[in-house]
Amino acid sequence: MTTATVSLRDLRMVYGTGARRVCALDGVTTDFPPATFTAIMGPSGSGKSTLLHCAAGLDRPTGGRVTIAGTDLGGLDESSLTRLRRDRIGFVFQEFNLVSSLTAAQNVALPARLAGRRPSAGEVAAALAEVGLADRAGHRPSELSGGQQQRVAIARALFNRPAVLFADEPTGALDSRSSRQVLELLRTVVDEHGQTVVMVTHDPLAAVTADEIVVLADGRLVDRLTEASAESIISRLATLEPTC
Ligand SMILES: Nc1ncnc2c1ncn2[C@@H]1O[C@H](COP(=O)(O)OP(=O)(O)OP(=O)(O)O)[C@@H](O)[C@H]1O
Repeated sequence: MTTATVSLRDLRMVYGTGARRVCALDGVTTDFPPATFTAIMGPSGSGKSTLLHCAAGLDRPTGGRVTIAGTDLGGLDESSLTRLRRDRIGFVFQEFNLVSSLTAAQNVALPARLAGRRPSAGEVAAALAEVGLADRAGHRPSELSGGQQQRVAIARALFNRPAVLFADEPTGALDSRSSRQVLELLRTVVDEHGQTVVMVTHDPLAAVTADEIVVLADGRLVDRLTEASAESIISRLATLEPTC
């Protein structure tokens, strides 16, 4: 049996108390195996971002267990969790989150430098070449298109060769051409480098790039779709939207 890169068991997340209590995750159990690409979909408020943040160790769930590459995150203190996030997990956000005063190369090298490593110029150049931006190393984010900024963010997230890359709406701020490039890049990460990608998206055209689509509704996992067409995804999601 292959150990899942990410394993979620009965994951629960409750925010607030009393009248303000929200159950964002209500017992989600699933595995993300090595070298797979999973899309997380579901209506607004269904718990997609909460799931991603808990799975990536950015938030602590109120119940259940998250295991990454065999390590139970619940058993880690803050500094061990920070180290695991740095070494084993990459995260990409909708809004890129690059440091505006740094060049593309400096942004890519930043997490490694913060971890006390001094990556060589050659290593950084190779990381940028992998995302098709070898000629943009000296450019600052404001001098790059949205799609290029997201590819720099992906190069940065992959720089430490994490076991898993989590992406929260990575194409949400991009036009269709840039979206396609980013999705192709994520596919390459899985198919050629054997890493695991978990991506939250609202876009059925983005979701069809994944091997499997996990559908959430009201904090629960309600469906898994494989080889689904964009049309069938839209139909499935329509059944979950509030009708009032
Ligand atoms: N920090 C928080 N405090 C209180 N409630 C929260 C918090 N974060 C999320 N929630 C609630 O938890 C539920 C799930 O939110 P989450 O952001 O995970 O949903 P989502 O599926 O990612 O939504 P969207 O597609 O709109 O981004 C929502 O009802 C939301 O209001």
